[in-house]
Amino acid sequence: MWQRHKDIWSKEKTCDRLPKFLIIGPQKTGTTALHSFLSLHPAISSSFPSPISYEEVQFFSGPNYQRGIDWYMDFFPIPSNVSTDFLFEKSANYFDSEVAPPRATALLPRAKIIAVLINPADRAYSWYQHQRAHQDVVALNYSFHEVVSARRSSPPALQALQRRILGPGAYASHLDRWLHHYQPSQLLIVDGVLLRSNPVQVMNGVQKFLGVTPHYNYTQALMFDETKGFWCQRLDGARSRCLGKSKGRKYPDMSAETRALLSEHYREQNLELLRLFNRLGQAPPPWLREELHGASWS
Ligand SMILES: Nc1ncnc2c1ncn2[C@@H]1O[C@H](COP(=O)(O)OS(=O)(=O)O)[C@@H](OP(=O)(O)O)[C@H]1O
Repeated sequence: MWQRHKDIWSKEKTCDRLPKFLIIGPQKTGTTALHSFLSLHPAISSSFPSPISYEEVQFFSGPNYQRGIDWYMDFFPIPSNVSTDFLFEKSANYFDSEVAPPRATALLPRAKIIAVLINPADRAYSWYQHQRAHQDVVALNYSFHEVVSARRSSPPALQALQRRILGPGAYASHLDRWLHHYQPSQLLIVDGVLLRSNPVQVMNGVQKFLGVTPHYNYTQALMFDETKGFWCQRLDGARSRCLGKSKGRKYPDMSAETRALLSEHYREQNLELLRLFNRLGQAPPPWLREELHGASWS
């Protein structure tokens, strides 16, 4: 912990209400599904939902940081057993934040960090659809292709939206920043595509990474909901509880032309990401290998 934190830390204060792990994002990769599946685990408890920022605490990444550690700890329940209970929070904008990694490691040096990645082109498209659903005027006025192909001569608002859409997809750069502050063994990169198609397999891997006991049987806890088209929590009988309408939206496929443009845009970053998986000794997700099919990356 930073000396500055230690100096203002009272003797009666407890660290028990601090998270053991963080889901850092990025946005639109499946972080809410991961959050909700983890919350089913008997030994894992999430932060309380924040009423001001789509339920996320967003402490390390922005102005909430100035509210202090007590404000942050109040978001967490008092664990029933400090050594076995796992508190966590997910704030999907930690991923691409410059300030979140140094701040997080200062307070939570032993925390585990989970990032969820899908193809950055799909992430960008999902985020664009999200902005449209939230009545973002620029996203409503321009097609996805127009946004991602905007140039320096384009209206500033369009360029600003383009930066917000494309920026988080520079996965390798953002992960490098986290790895500057956390050991590789503290970081788990979840394949968001696998999380969507086979959440049981992913949740088994996540439990192993966290070292949480007892092992929770997600085969029984989850079921595929044909109407929703996604995996959901299994309730009594054949009923299920799925994520809300804003998760798993229906929208047209991305055009081949836009996908090609984004493939080119993210090529260097994706190559770096492949090297990063190599360095970490982790298998890259199939979508990354397909994206870079034929590329020389060693
Ligand atoms: N089980 C399940 N149920 C619903 N949705 C699922 C699930 N697994 C993965 N996904 C994908 O999650 C995408 C939303 O990602 P996030 O939760 O990270 O979005 S957010 O940043 O918190 O808004 C969401 O993106 P869209 O399909 O674009 O809506 C889903 O594709």
